[in-house]
Amino acid sequence: MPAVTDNGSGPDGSAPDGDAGKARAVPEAAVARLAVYLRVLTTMAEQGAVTVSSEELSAAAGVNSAKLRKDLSYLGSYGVRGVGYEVGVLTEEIERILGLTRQHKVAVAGIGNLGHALANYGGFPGRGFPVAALFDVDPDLIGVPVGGIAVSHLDDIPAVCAERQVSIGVIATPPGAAQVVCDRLVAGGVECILNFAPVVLHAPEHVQVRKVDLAVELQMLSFHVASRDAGNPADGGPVSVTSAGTGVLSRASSNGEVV
Ligand SMILES: NC(=O)c1ccc[n+]([C@@H]2O[C@H](COP(=O)([O-])OP(=O)(O)OC[C@H]3O[C@@H](n4cnc5c(N)ncnc54)[C@H](O)[C@@H]3O)[C@@H](O)[C@H]2O)c1
Repeated sequence: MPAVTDNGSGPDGSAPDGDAGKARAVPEAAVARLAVYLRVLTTMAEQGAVTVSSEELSAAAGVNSAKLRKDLSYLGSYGVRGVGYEVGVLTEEIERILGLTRQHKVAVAGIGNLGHALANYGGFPGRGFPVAALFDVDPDLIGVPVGGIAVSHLDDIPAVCAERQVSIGVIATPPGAAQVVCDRLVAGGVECILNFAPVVLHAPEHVQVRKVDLAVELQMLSFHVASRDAGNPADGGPVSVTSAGTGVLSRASSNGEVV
């Protein structure tokens, strides 16, 4: 699987150069767009599409077609002139590169407002992320099913996560509780943590931690409204964050196209 670079810039900025099959680093911004293409392709397949042109796919994904072709070149996928891409093949290639050929079981810790919403959201299992465990400390919640899964106690995080082979932990506790929850998730063998609590977490190097902060997204929007009102749009157009709180910046054209 190609490596992912974390700075949004790939090892080369060139057009597809015929090196299909070679391992290439994938910029993180491209990874975020691949996830968008996958969602669009899944919808197209449900509607019976067999092939898709790069123009159709780029329009549906809100990405300019040159950027789309560049992104798909990381897969070694260049399409067929006059035909485009096979929806099924492209879907499989993107799933492979995103590591979605296996399911990633998810645990949510902190079953308050946010945790309830996440646990009840029906869209995760179909995308390869079944919710397998829920945790809280509130005695009124322990044992109560939320979204079909009984809430377990914080103390049971390591045992339950290990037993259910949870690979992703989502932290939706108050900030003061988040580090303890993180430590227990790590003790339970969790490989990735998505942190909604407004606090910096410390985890071993082998554990991927991503922070989601919707307030940062709002501040980004506020910045651009302020820049526009001052008649000083940043460097040719608004900058948008392509995935919540990742810090992956990309430009949006006036029609909202992610470039
Ligand atoms: N990142 C974002 O964009 C964003 C948006 C909304 C909320 N948040 C954050 O998400 C967190 C949850 O917000 P909320 O509105 O759902 O809060 P909430 O108060 O409704 O829920 C918090 C839950 O965590 C539980 N809890 C407390 N200590 C715990 C512990 N040690 N282990 C397990 N569970 C514990 C509580 O019993 C409660 O059920 C907060 O940190 C909040 O700041 C982030």
